[in-house]
Amino acid sequence: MDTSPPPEAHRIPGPAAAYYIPNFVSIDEEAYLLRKIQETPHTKWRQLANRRLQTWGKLARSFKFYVREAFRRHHGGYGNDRVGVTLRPEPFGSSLSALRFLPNSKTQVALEIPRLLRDASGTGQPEPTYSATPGKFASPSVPQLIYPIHIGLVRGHGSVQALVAPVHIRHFCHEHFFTCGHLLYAKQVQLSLFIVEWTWCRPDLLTRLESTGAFVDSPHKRPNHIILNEYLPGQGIMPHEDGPSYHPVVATLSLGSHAVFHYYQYKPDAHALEDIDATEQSPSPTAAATGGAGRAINPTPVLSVLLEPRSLVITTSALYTGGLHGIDGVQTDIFAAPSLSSWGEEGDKTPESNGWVGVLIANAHMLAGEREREVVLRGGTLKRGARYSLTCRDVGRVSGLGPRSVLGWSR
Ligand SMILES: O=C(O)CCC(=O)C(=O)O
Ligand SMILES: [Fe+2]
Repeated sequence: MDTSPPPEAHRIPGPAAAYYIPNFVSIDEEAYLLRKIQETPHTKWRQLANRRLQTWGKLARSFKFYVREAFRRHHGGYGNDRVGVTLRPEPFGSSLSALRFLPNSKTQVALEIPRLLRDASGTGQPEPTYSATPGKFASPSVPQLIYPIHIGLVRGHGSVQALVAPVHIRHFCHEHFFTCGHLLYAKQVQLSLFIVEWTWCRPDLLTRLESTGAFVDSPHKRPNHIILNEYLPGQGIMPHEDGPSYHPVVATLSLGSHAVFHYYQYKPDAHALEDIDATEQSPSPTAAATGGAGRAINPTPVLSVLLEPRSLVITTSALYTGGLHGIDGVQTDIFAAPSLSSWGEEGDKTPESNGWVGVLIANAHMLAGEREREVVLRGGTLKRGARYSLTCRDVGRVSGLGPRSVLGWSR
């Protein structure tokens, strides 16, 4: 895809590179995404003290789980084999064709799977050699989107262990496959990518995110990891860092309601206690996990942006790696008048020194909503509703694992 860095028109005036794109998804698309989120089974959510979340992508564990899910759904149970699922070929073959994430009946891989499974069923037939031909998987008739099936097969003890994972078609070419005894696997472990299908179906958010250019320097050129957070009115997320394992670009899509997103810096005195208690955190994004524990945080944000519903904010570089971010847990956001942004002008840039008390919204002039603009520029309040955010990242290294890790062997 021909991408260049996000256009300057979207750049938020401030101390470091951040971009704001209002109406990144349409009202209809937002309604669709919210409906899909509401339909998510309760068990997929992880409840934290002040919000709940789901994580999609990256983890090999995810697709192992998915196989189990698929099998359980269709056959009422699954084996307890810690390697993954030990399945009989036939039932698994039939459950595969019923999997919701098959893109459509035209995909050749979907047609191919039962045959592979049948051949591998251990019925005394000659050992099959598995290979993939270039045309088979890189068919020009298949859209260059995410191609969601990969099958790895291991034969042993008269059964087939199989795993299914969504992969990106660009990594799904014949040169990434090779045979190794009884084992077929992909050299590229991008196949551990596991992002629920509705983020790349309608709308195709991943391709749209790629086309912003924000991920042009990231390892996979597009996000492969998404955290879905739900915040009810009054809920927020304490200032935190997201951790070192991500490429330092984060794109956050807001749905359902607005939020005021603050970026913070540590105080220069690195040994003082934290001013802000950052204990309520999700497992991955914690100050403690990233070496930030014990450092004092300057409670005055270096940058605050209003995230309208349907908007995308892209955070890069120093804002991301050197600082923290958070959202206050309030029912209503209060904007003092006037809250004109002074970023980008010469002179003192702190709100206090301008005799102004309140939140300085750096993207005031970029807001699309009339009401939001009015309130931010003239003062007023915005009541929070339920907000859903998709925090999209490219996690650097998901490749380089051997077949044992591909198949979830972790003895
Ligand atoms: O909900 C948001 O916009 C922020 C979420 C976040 O910072 C995180 O999940 O690490
Ligand atoms: Fe975060």
